[in-house]
Amino acid sequence: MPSPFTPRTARDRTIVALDLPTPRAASDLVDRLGDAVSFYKVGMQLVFAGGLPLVQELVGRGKQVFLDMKLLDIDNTVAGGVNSIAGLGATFTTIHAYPKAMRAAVEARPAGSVGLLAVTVLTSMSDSDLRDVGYSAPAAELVARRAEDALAAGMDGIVCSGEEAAVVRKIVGPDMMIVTPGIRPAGGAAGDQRRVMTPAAAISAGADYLVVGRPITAAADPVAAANAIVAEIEQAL
Ligand SMILES: O=c1ccn([C@@H]2O[C@H](COP(=O)(O)O)[C@@H](O)[C@H]2O)c(=O)[nH]1
Repeated sequence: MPSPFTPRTARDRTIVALDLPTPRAASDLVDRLGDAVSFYKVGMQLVFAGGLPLVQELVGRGKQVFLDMKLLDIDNTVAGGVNSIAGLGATFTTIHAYPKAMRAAVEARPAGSVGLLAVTVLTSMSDSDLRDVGYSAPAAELVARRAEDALAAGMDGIVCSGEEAAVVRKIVGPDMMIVTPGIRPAGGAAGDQRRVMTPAAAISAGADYLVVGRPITAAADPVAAANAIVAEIEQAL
């Protein structure tokens, strides 16, 4: 069955990460972006600064919200977290791709509520960063294994870099969503990201959604930056 989370337009595929210090700063940026963007990611910086009510506010304004909580805990706690998140109206939330945590999340999630995405390997991690924390496999191999686990657990989608999107697509088939951070327009500064791709390349590799933070939020003209990314996605489709 096709996923209820399938995006309809290039604009719907662009998720702007609201990694900003205050709810007011986030709200101002949403106002400024207007109809250029319809999907926002709210993560730890904003939530810990009192931004959780913004989730329902944005949903009330007709926006979609990805509440990026990257849950990982004992099964009972993950289940409780997912149950609480389910009432907020977000389209997606994230669970680290550990089989027990993912199974607990899938079991706890009320039918028809929030979509569950598996965070495979953070896009800020290189192969050498992984070796530092005891993994000898390259990132691509670990992402593939975790994508298989996410499929088996019944998750709705995978968070991975553009570099792994094509392989992940082969593993999970057409109906699981692939959500790709580490997006940088050609020539853009990678910053702390290690596995990066341009919007066009990530879409061509099979990503359904692109998560874009600083290339839009730190741009001199965020509306122009967002429009350029949406246009690049449109061309790649
Ligand atoms: O593997 C991951 C998972 C999540 N993220 C999040 O995406 C944005 C990216 O922001 P940029 O400013 O475009 O780098 C950010 O909120 C991360 O928490 C990720 O980058 N990688």
